[in-house]
Amino acid sequence: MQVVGVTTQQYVYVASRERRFRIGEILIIDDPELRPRGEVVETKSFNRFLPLTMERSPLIDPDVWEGLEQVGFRLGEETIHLAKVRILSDIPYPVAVGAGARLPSFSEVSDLLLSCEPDAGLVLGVILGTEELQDGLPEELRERAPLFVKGEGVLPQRGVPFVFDHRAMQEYPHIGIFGGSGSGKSFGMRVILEELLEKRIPALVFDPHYEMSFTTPFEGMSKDAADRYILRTEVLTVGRDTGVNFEDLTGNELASLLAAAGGNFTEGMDNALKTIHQEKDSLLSFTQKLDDCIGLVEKEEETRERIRKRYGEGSAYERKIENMARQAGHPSSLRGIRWRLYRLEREGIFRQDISPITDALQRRCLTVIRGPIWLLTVFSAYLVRKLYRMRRNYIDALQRCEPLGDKFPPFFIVTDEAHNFAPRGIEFAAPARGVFREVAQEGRKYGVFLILATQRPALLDETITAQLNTKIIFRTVRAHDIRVIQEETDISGEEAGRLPYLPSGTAFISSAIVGRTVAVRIRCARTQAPRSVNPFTELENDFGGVDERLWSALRRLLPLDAGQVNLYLPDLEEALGRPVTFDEVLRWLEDLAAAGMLERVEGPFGPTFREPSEEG
Ligand SMILES: Nc1ncnc2c1ncn2[C@@H]1O[C@H](COP(=O)(O)OP(=O)(O)OP(=O)(O)O)[C@@H](O)[C@H]1O
Repeated sequence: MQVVGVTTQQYVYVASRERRFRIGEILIIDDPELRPRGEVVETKSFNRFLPLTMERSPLIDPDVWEGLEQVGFRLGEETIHLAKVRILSDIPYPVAVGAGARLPSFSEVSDLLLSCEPDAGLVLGVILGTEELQDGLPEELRERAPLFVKGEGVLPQRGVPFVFDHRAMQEYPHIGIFGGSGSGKSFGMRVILEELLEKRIPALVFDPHYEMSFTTPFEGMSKDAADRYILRTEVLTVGRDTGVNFEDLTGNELASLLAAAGGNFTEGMDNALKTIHQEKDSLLSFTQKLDDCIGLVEKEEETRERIRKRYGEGSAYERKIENMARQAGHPSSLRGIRWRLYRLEREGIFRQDISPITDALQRRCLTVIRGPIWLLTVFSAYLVRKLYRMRRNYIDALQRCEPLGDKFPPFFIVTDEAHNFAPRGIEFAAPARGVFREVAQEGRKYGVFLILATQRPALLDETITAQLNTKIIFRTVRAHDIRVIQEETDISGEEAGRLPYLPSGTAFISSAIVGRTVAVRIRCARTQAPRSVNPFTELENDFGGVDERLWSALRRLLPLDAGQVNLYLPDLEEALGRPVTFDEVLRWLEDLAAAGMLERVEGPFGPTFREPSEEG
């Protein structure tokens, strides 16, 4: 291997007759004075049949062609492998052309490849281009990151593990995970969460896809990890296991919850809400005031009578409601508040409180919060504000040597679909954006860190994106997203050009902690979502044919007039052991007729379904 062409302090070209280069591998340039290390960022191979007309083509810099000839390569007569190498150290002047280049031993480059020992950090995968260093690896770096290849299964680690020094997040906080659909984002997120589970770092994980559970071992992996994680994970559903304590809400918090419940939350509604809501209101007392205000405007007599029955003639309550109704403005604003409140109430959000979450975080658990995305974005605004305040109060008291309240641990906040929680652009109502921004800007002081994944970095709030000191970038196809990634990271033009073609599970990690962008194959997860069955296999297994019980129950009733289905509902319910509706039965009959299992005969009172006739 030899340096050819014109060299600069930043780049050299290295050519070889025998060796194909790999992107990402590190070479040592044997310039006797400088001996810099460099990383292969681009590779090309030319075979000896290359037509001479191609020789001066724009494929490659003309200086490099001349350089090749000068050091004895015979263009068009032999195979030449060429690598563009980025110099990784500051050198006072360019390296000498003609200098040799060689592969390093692991100890010569370990400082470039490892930011900390595997036990001290998060082992996320294998650094691409380090496969040939495998043999020189010390024992503690082996078998840390098995890889998964579709069709081949779990394979042993090949290369140097990528270890993320999470302790350095105190200085360089927050992680962004970007990548298009199927690029390996969720898989990568799972690997990070498993590492947090190993270290028992408390984390709050919003799980809109209901996929973050860690109790099912990945096929081909030992079940030890899944067994370990059971006691370290708490999975809670908003509205069932956790929710908002209404009495705790400030007027502003309630306003942002209602705003997020849907529709356009107007200024009029905000005013009306703040007129009616009082500190320590319960859901009951608040709804009663709201209904009475609406009643006074729309059905005055009836409402007054109701209030008097409750509180007597000329009560203070009646006067209060009169005042409120006057100040609250148009009743449509009050109605707007009411339907939003009902929507949230129907989801059960006010039925529970956040104590299961605070308890789990105190126990250093990975705390997964499930729910539909709209509800999670509403709930997260309230929850993150609360938890962040608890942590901040604790740390502030500690620093000011004041009496300590409840101890509250540092923690991570993790979510997929982050652009829904904190969208870019103020035209989108986003109750959680404010508090996510606050954590992005100041969380590091209190040990609160974000891990935000999104398919659309271009749609994520730019203040937050700018604070993500580590970005893990999977395959990305949209030009707009690539542009944002380029603006927000130090990935080179060559790397950006490769983004649309990255295989699933391979990512560029651009991190202030590592100091340079590294291509990493994310390791195989130890666990998987419990039901990640291929949907087509599922279709065959679970939806293969007609339900046998249904078929035999229906058969007994043939021929069946569509108009008489109601008569047979009790028989069908008994046979199936569950309630069935008229429409459902009609749909089955139509489906069975379409599948050729029944014959559909049109009659004056609608169709009749019967066994297919012999001749049919
Ligand atoms: N590190 C990896 N090693 C091997 N295979 C991987 C890896 N990451 C992802 N894959 C493969 O790619 C598939 C898609 O990955 P994943 O579900 O993480 O995509 P995604 O980016 O989260 O997509 P979406 O946003 O649509 O959910 C996985 O089911 C797996 O087969």
